[in-house]
Amino acid sequence: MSDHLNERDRDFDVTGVAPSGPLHGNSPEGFRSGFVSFVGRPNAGKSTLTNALVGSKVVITSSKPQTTRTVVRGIVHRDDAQLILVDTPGLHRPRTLLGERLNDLVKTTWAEVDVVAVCFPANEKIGPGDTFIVNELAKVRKTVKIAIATKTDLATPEQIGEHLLAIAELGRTTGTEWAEIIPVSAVGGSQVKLLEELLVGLLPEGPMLYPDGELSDAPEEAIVAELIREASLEGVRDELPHSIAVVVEEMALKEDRPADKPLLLIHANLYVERDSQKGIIIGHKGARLREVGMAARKQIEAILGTPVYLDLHVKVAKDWQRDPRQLRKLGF
Ligand SMILES: Nc1nc2c(ncn2[C@@H]2O[C@H](COP(=O)(O)OP(=O)(O)OP(=O)(O)O)[C@@H](O)[C@H]2O)c(=O)[nH]1
Repeated sequence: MSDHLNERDRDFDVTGVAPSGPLHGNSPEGFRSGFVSFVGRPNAGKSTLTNALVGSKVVITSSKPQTTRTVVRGIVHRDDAQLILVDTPGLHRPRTLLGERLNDLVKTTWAEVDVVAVCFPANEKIGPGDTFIVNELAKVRKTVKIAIATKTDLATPEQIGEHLLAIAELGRTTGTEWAEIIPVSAVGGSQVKLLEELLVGLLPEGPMLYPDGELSDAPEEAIVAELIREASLEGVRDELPHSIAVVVEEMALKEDRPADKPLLLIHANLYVERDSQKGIIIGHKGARLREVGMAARKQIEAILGTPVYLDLHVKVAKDWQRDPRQLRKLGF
């Protein structure tokens, strides 16, 4: 028996999901990879800068790559490096114990990334909000910190000069060692490339952590299956950590489509072990499965660069984890 839902809503913008854990190990000698987080007060220009860096190279954005606390916003793929831009939770002035705990969490997350880049908009004076963030960041000793003067197109050269001095001074008063202080305009495109070079230079040597745009090493079906699995586990990871397997039954371009309007048809089965798990995956009147389908589709589209029609079926394969025959069938 199978339930299935065709997911038709195509009205949203594209992002993608990061497969969990390293996927691609064959990286050239001297390859660098690591995580960079942009922080700063609201409106500092973090998102715009992320987009400017990632540009058309957006391959993956998602939730839960290495830790459950960071969200991948985009990845810059280069021949010599992979720069993974992550969001870390925002820091707040603590008013309660919970607030303090949250801030501790933020600091733990900052300690897990390789570089924290603080954004200070050049058209605004450095204020108490900035000072608070930098003071807290200073306590995270081992993470490399850089300062970015953002939105330089909105400031005069004199203002930018003063701004850079103020950032350096803030570093001194808070005991923060800026590895770099760099002025950038994400909108004007000025110095974005230089920022990329500086960031790559600050990353440790390491393997490629996510598949590159060409998906050269892993069959596309496997990646598609992994993306669907990730989406289906979103929010129910504790209930169904390993009970889901995904098999892509069919993946083909729809025939009779104009060359400039391709559509990739994907039929996939989602296997769970028990009826109760099926209910969790499908949700009330299929609502959850629809969300899973939409999330997975967006991610697949972002990776493969083609509009996708995703058809998902949920099936029960009793105790598939313990049955070698089932396991083989499911590709394990
Ligand atoms: N002129 C100019 N405007 C910019 C630049 N970068 C960002 N902006 C604008 O500043 C505003 C805030 O930018 P965001 O990138 O959303 O800022 P953010 O730090 O991600 O904001 P939050 O999500 O609120 O934390 C937007 O209206 C952007 O268009 C820049 O380099 N030049």
